[in-house]
Amino acid sequence: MKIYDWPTGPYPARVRIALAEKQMLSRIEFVRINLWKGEHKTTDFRSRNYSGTVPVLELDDGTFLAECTAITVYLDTLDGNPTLTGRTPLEKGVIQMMTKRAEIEMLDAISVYFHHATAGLGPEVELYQNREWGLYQRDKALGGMHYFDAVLRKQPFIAGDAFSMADIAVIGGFIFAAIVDLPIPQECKALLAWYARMQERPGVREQLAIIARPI
Ligand SMILES: N[C@@H](CCC(=O)N[C@@H](CS(=O)(=O)O)C(=O)NCC(=O)O)C(=O)O
Repeated sequence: MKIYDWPTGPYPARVRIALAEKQMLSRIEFVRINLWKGEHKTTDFRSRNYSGTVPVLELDDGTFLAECTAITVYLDTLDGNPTLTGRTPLEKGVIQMMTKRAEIEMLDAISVYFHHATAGLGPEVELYQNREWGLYQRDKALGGMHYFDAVLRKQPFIAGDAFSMADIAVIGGFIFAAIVDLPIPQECKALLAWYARMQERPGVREQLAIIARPI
């Protein structure tokens, strides 16, 4: 299997962490797509993912799978032993809900701030920007951080009692927050303590170390 991505990106990190947690990294050939050069917006790349984003998983039969959540569900259930996306109908539902909420309320919001209210990937790539919308989404992300802090005051993980794809999505939010220098509010003590615990997981620690290295 191949994954098209940019190695230090927050969304690619979600899939890379899932692969590390499943001990599947060695099964993947990573193909670098240079976002800063707009390689993800070419017609050729869009033939792999209409949305023009990374990561994209290419199966050995030529099937393309985009969207971090979809890719993670596929990889997690491939071995018949889902450990990240839920075993029971309720677990699956809660993990999907909290993963989507992590995107809406934090990760995607920070991404919009990055692309609309900062230089983003540069003027050759950011062909449309709306600074007001970007700033609005930055404030939304700060609200999301407080929400997840409140969640983690009541339970050890984002979707309940076990580590899941939802935790990985919030880790992606932390990664993007660091990229745009958006600090986690210091009063979000449960969220900050959770992030410290997440970094004790080998798969998470390894991927964060890769992201910290200059490309
Ligand atoms: N909904 C998509 C979002 C993917 C996404 O936005 N990926 C970023 C990569 S990174 O910013 O995390 O490195 C991207 O392609 N951004 C390029 C662009 O938006 O122009 C998913 O879940 O996969």
